Amino acid sequence: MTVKVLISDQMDPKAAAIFRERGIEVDEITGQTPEELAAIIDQYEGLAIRSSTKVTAKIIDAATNLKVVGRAGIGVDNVDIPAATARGVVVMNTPFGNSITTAEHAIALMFALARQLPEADLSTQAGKWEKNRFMGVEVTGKTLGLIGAGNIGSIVASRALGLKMKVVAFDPFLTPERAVDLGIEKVELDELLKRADFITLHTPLTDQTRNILSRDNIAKTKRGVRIINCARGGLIDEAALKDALDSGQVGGAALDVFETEPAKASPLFGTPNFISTPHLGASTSEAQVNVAIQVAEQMSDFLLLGGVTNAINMPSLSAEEAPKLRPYMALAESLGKLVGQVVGEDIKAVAIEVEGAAAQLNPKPITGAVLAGLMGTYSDTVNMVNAPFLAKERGLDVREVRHDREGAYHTLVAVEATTSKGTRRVAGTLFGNANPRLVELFGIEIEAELGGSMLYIVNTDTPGFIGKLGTALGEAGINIATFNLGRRKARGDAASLVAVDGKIGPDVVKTLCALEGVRKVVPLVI
Ligand SMILES: NC(=O)c1ccc[n+]([C@@H]2O[C@H](COP(=O)([O-])OP(=O)(O)OC[C@H]3O[C@@H](n4cnc5c(N)ncnc54)[C@H](O)[C@@H]3O)[C@@H](O)[C@H]2O)c1
Ligand SMILES: O=C(O)[C@H](O)COP(=O)(O)O
Repeated sequence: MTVKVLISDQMDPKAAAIFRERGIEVDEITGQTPEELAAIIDQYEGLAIRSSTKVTAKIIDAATNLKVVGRAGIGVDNVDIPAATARGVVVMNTPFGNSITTAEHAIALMFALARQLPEADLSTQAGKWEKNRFMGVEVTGKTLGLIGAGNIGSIVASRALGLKMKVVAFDPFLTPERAVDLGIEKVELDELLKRADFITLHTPLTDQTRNILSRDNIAKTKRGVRIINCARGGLIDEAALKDALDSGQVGGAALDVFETEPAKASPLFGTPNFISTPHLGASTSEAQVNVAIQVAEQMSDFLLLGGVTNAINMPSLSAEEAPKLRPYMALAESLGKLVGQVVGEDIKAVAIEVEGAAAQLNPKPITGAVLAGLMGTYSDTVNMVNAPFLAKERGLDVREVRHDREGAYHTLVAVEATTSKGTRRVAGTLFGNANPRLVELFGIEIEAELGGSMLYIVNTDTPGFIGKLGTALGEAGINIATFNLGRRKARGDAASLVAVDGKIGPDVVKTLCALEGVRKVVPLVI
């Protein structure tokens, strides 16, 4: 039977050519409304997109034959990943194909701001020849503040250093060693805001990065700073940016991305020293050829051979290993997420230990799954394939330890993270060789399922604590799904892992922190 793929966004013709060469039928239909797409999507096994098509839960629901969504580009925030995962649809991207191009766009916008190129062009073509109106600034010797020093940020840094700029970077996951390798200075955000003449953003949009250039943070910048955003809308408070441009606090701003796209209207439009482009960061022929070829090859491999590359929601696996390793990888990824979210940014080394039956398996997918869970705390573009590379690039010391002995459990996967303060360890097993269970939580024995919205609470073991906790959650309208408790000794340290329905907001965390004996509350999404 013929396999069918739909290309629903503008894509280099090489993508369709590759699908056809490999015997896959292709339709190219761009610019559809969600309703139009929903009406035809059930015909296709593959959907190839860029950022315009919104692959919502509704589209996934209608896509009864869909096996893979391929994103010819980096960001997958236009795909409902949980909905795709729940339906068993693999989502893959091309994490490096357009990085250079996007970094070059950021540099282009920096120069456009420094020399007011768009306004000077308009004025000149209007016959005004306003030679004295457009006084620019040199970039040589100026300080560039990078917010996010991943793939694109580090390419921007290398170009800026070539322009003889000084580069300072705020990125919680940038190690001092990596910063030295890049030739840049790692700083805290406030320091960057104080020192930068130009600020450029290169982070994904996450709960931590949303509004990272908030009104308060914009107020902390050097007067006259110039700001560039080629990452994601939502990283900057656009209303605050407009006010700061009007007051002169910000001397210029160039946005390629907007909170709402397509951005057909914005209070920023028409503001002097404001430049915009319509999400063109990845739009060069070179990048588009790269991502089109890569996405078509990856999707064809998956649809025809079952090979998985650059999947966001599935580990890379060969067909033979897959059934045995799948539950281990679910366990390993959950342990990685737990460590990443509880231990946080200061992790220098991670050891992945396998014991008993787990020691007989290929350790790479297990390590990959731990790292994907861990690194996923900091970036939304991490997957099984790129997580080990990202970890290495950031200088994270990753160790695999294999114990052939069988301990208290017939099979065990443990993750030990080393920070500047010491080591923290979690471990889990499989019940019935299939169902992941947490059995050790930072030195405390426990037995818990991991998944969904959870709360990690550390407190001093006192009578009546569980009742107070339940009441506080109940009063906040939070329904408890499961409750697991462990303690070191009576009246000593205790830890709870509570699975709840719905998301935990900062107000609930504050209320729980105020309960007697509570020392730590971390909301988790596992
Ligand atoms: N404008 C465009 O057309 C275009 C093109 C390509 C990529 N992008 C976007 O650019 C962004 C960066 O892409 P990338 O490939 O460099 O991603 P990446 O994952 O390689 O790098 C992201 C970096 O952000 C850092 N980070 C995470 N949380 C942070 C925080 N709270 N504060 C500071 N830094 C934080 C991470 O540690 C990581 O180093 C993505 O959002 C991507 O979708 C836009
Ligand atoms: O994340 C990306 O790769 C960019 O935002 C590019 O988006 P585009 O493919 O729609 O240009």
